[in-house]
Amino acid sequence: MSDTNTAASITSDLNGHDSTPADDDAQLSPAKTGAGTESDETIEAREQSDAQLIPLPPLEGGIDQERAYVAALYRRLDELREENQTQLNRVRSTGAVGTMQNISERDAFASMYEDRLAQLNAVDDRLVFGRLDLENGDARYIGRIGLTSSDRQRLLLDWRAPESGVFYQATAFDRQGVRRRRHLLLKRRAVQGLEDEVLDTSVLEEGTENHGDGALLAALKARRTGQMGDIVATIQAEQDRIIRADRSGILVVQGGPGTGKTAVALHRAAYLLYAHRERLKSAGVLIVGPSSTFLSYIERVLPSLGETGVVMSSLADLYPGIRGMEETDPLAAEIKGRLDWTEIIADAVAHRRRTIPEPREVRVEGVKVTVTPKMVRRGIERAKATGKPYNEARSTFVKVMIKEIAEKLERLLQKRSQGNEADRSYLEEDVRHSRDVRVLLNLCWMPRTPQALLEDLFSKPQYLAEVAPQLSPEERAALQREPGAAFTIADVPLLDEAAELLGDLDEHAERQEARRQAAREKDLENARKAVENASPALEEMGIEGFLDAEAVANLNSETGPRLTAAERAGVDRSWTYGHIVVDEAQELSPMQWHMLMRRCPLKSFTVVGDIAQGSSASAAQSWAQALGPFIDDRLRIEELTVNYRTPRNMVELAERVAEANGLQITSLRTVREGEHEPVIEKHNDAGSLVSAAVTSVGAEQQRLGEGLVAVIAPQKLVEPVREALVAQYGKRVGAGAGSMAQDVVAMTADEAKGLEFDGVVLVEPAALLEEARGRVGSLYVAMTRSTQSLRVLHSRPLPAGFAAEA
Ligand SMILES: Nc1ncnc2c1ncn2[C@@H]1O[C@H](COP(=O)(O)OP(=O)(O)OP(=O)(O)O)[C@@H](O)[C@H]1O
Repeated sequence: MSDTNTAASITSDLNGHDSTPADDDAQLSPAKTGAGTESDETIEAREQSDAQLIPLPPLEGGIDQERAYVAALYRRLDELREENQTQLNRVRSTGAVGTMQNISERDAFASMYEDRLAQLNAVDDRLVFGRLDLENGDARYIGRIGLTSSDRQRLLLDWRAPESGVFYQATAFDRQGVRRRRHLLLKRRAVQGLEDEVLDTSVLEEGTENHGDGALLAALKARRTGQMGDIVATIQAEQDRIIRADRSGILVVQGGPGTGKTAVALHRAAYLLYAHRERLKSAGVLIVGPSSTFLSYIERVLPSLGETGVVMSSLADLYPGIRGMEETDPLAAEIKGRLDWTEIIADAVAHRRRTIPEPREVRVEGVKVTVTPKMVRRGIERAKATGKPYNEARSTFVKVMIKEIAEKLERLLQKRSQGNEADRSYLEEDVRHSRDVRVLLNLCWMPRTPQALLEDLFSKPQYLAEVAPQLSPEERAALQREPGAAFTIADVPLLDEAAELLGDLDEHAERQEARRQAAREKDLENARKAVENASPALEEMGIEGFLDAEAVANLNSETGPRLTAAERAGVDRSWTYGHIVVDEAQELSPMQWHMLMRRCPLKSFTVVGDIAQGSSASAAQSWAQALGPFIDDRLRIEELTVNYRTPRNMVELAERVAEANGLQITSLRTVREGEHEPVIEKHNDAGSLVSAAVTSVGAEQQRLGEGLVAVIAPQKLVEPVREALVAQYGKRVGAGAGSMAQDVVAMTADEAKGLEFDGVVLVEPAALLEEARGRVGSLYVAMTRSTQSLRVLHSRPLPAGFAAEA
């Protein structure tokens, strides 16, 4: 073990780069504490320094030595937190005085300290989890962030640093220079155990035991809390390769249930934010999931990895200001998912622009002027030639028309007054204010919002028939609805398409945009100066790279409230992200993909899903089919094949049912055998299933001790089951997006997508299959949600594949 591995005055470096020590570290050196009476502060400082001088435990070191070392890391973490808090207080106390630039600087610093404090707080739980002993005698500790010593030696490696890769990838066959991999099992800050994997057997002779996969198994057996946790300590080699894969292009991660796709996707987002911080911090990362329940299930993973500021959105929420309701008719959902809508909506927009069939008189200040179809056509052509979206081009049309009508009016007046000149600008004003002219212009080119356009399309059969000849009369009928009906999830991409083609409704949009651009330039210039001025101080504190002009400009935007890139992205439909992660991606319709592609023109995507689990009306049959229309050669597909969630006995049953019902699946390896065999209960009376579900929840909770139990039932039984559960369990029954925080939940198979529970009570599989129009994906999803136990209740005959257990 080299001397440089001494934990002397450690400096945190969240970016994983070498950092310059803070001046304060010097005060902690025993050499500087001096003789004489020691104040409390000095004693504390000396204790900290002593702790930091503990050498790295040797290879054969035991748990006590590891504890001492980990304690030293935590003391440093606390110090850094204090330092940041002090700096933050100091910056805040300067108040909003001085020039714009001073205020910019102050705010930029304050926000940087806040970010950093949030990150230091976030990594407190299990800060360090691994140690690698290398063949060359060096040791590396791996943790949630990087920590370096005052002489710039890295003492704790960020798990995302390139050198940490071997922690996840080294095997006995391919040691990659590793002698031993040690897992430090922490509960919050306390080291509770060690798990060693010895890759170099000569070390075994030195008396160390090989504990294999203990850390992984412990993680997998743990009770579910209703919130997904990170897997940073036990990422498996096949997962690690995906997490660290190149950012460019579309990476598809295909994997059966429980193979860690969601976990991998989120860790990949954290990795990309680390490896491409500058670019991704300003452009942002978008994570798209199937529902708000799912998003609240995964929302803690990235913060626990020290990453905040990604935008999470369900497909229902991707159009700002609208929350799409469920699309209850599968036929309507399927039709609205088709790419045909790019054409239909373009035609619908064009259709709102029309000439007049014959000349038409308009009155301007009592004078009649004839407007001809030719004049209107000319106006339309000139406006179209600007290439601007519909609403924005309309202002050109209006300008051209007013000018032409005013010219005609001028000629008329000249004739009447035998040559007397009229002032053209007054005439144009008169034309603009003429009611007849306004009516005519609106008739020819009506300003339109995306919402109004869609509402017209679905409530006026004639309009839809004219612009959507590619749909059959039955298909068009399936789309009919009352004006004012709520928008659905399947409408969201159509609204987005319409918004793109219609553009901004505001006639002054152009001027506003120009003003916004000018203000942005000014903000950027201020920000550049602020960052330049701040650079020496940042360098000294080892936090370069945390701040870039773009980020500061966003914080100091004069044009609106101070929002981070993520916050601004979340409310701006036209925002383009640096990377997009899509979970449960097999369900997306072509129109939903079309909408997402627009949000990342670079096409840098991580797409995770399982074709076999598809259940939506537009679910893809293959990744090539789903993504083919949007890419050239950029599709990379990786496959995950180990189920970490569900024990072997349940996976076998689920796979048998899936295959017996014609679903093509890749058989998965499992990590655990399963302590509880699946139970199948036959009930003679369908009416007794609701009360049987309540009883089963009790039975499962008893069997498991404690934990999260879900009843997954056909749509029409979910509400009765929930009511009966509430009668029995009261507030313990969860509802809505936060439902997973409770310990009893009831939901449909579709709602259960992506989630997991300690125990599952599955009600009437035959009805679940029917509800999904015979597609077995939903049933397969439902049968693979449990980590411990599965109980199936039925009154109707079971679908094929259950038989062996019946
Ligand atoms: N390397 C790992 N270490 C510890 N736990 C893991 C690991 N990989 C996956 N898991 C756990 O396995 C469970 C399933 O993972 P995840 O939900 O990411 O799978 P999935 O492939 O998205 O599943 P599904 O398609 O069924 O929704 C989670 O509890 C996750 O934390």
